[in-house]
Parts: sequence; C-alpha cells; structure tokens
Amino acid sequence: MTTPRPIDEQRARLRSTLTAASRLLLCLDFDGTLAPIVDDPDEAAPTPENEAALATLASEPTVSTAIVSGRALADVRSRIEGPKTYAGNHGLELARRGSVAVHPIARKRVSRLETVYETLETVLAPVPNCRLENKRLTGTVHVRAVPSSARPVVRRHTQAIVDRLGGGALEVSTGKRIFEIGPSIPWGKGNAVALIAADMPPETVPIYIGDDVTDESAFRTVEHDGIGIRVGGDEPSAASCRIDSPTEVAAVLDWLGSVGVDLLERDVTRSNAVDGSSLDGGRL
Ligand SMILES: O=P(O)(O)OC[C@H]1O[C@H](O[C@H]2O[C@H](CO)[C@@H](O)[C@H](O)[C@H]2O)[C@H](O)[C@@H](O)[C@@H]1O
Repeated sequence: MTTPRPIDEQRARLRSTLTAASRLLLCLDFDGTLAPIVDDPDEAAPTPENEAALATLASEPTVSTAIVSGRALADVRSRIEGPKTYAGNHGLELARRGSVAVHPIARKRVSRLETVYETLETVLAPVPNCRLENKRLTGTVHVRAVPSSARPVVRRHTQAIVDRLGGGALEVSTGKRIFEIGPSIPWGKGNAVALIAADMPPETVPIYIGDDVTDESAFRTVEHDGIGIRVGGDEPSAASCRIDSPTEVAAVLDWLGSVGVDLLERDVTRSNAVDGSSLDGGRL
C-alpha cells in the first residue's frame, strides 16, 4: 500500500501505458464511483455525466467496459447500462460472454445467510433507520442514517449473530457506513477482475476505478499491468492514482474516450518517441 498520487501528476504514465497497449479494459465500481453516495441505497444513481461518458466508451471498438460492484448483480445491472460484463456481490456473481457464473461455495451458503438475515431483521428492528439489504449471496447492514451512538451496538449484534449462526462459514466486513455479511472465502473483486482480464486479447491494458475497501483487491490485480484509480483522499491504497469524487470520474472517462482511445491506436514503436507535452488534448 502506498499513497495514491493525484491523477494529474500521473498523466505521463497514463499516456505511455495507453500508448503501449492496443486495447483498454475499463472496470468500474458503482457506489461512490459512478454514483455519488446517498443516505438511501435505493436512491443511488450514476451522475448523468458518468452515464453518458460510459456509454461513449462502451461503444468504442478498442475498449471493453465492466462494472464490478458490491451490489447484487441484478440490482447493479438495473442501475447502469452499457457494459457487456458485470460482476455483482463483490465478484461472487459474474455475467460475461452471455452467461452468469456464481461462486459455488457462496451458492451453498445462501440458506445459512438467509437464517442470519432473518435473525438480524428481528434483532435490529428497534434500531432507528437501520436497514438491511438482502443480496442473496451477501447481505448488508446499513448504518449511514443510524444515530452514531447506536452504530457500535449494531456492529456488536451483527458480529454476534454471524458468529452464532454462521458456523464459521460466514464473516462480517466493513464498507462505507455498512457491515457486509458474506461467505468466508478468499474471493473478491480482484479475482473477478482477473477473470475478466483473462478474456481480453493480448496488449490490453486494465484500468480500475473504485472508492471502497473491497476495491483494493481489484487495484492490486490491475496494478501489475495497468492502473488503479481510487476515488477519495490520500489514504494508503494499492491504487497508484487518485481523484476526489464521482464528478472527477466523468473527467477521466471523457479523457479516456477522446485522448485515451487515440493513444491506443498509436503504433507501439512510436511510443518511445512520444512525450507528454506533445499529447495535450484535455485535462489530465
Ligand atoms: O462496490 P460498490 O458498487 O461500491 O457497492 C458497495 C456497497 O454500495 C452500496 O452502499 C453504499 O452506497 C449507498 C448508497 O450511496 C450508501 O447509502 C451506503 O452507506 C454505502 O455503503 C450498496 O447499498 C451495498 O450493497 C454495496 O455493498
């Protein structure tokens, strides 16, 4: 983990990475990246700018796009259109090449998770504004609108119930004002991104943009050959670049759709002769 650098400081590397490739795989997180964070998870929606810029990129022949979300697959698919590939439930379900794959161990643990979920519904019912999101393969306890004094209680109850009923097969992790309950298996967004990248032709550069802790494994996956872009502050991250907000995501997508796709078309042998100053074509 290092301190991600503002993307404007990394533009020469971004340009040379794209120039050395012939295709781009662009993977995007949803909440906090394409969609600003809001109190009610049902109300989350991509900004119109992000939606339009993603649609443009998704229509580019040299670009493959994918959404990689903690939401259930069907849910995130209903919120943003364009990409051919979607991963839901932090990579436990993956829609690509016309079919949907579900992690087999996660599938086996659905009934145990359902028991935990039903118990939590009862136990947490008295907590003001606490809400549960049933994503079948995982579940989310939302505490964003819960009074801050009550959040530790929610956390304790959640952990205790998962310990008691999960039988070691389930675990609790944290996200932005949420507690996530899922199967205790070493699988996450990074594994899903690796599978998606394996479908790509040679000379494809991966870029991943995300904002939360579960995006870190995806940053680790892409940073081998490509670039991770974290949406947020300068906290340590496996991503090498950062931008401040979903508003800036649109600027990155616009740049990739204009300057970026042109760079992909440059002959690799010319890339060594290219310097950043001769490639200005927009902010970044
Ligand atoms: O991987 P993501 O696509 O970023 O999904 C992560 C979680 O996002 C959602 O929760 C977050 O966004 C909500 C709406 O802005 C916000 O109210 C909540 O506090 C955030 O944690 C989603 O509801 C979860 O299921 C996802 O796991």
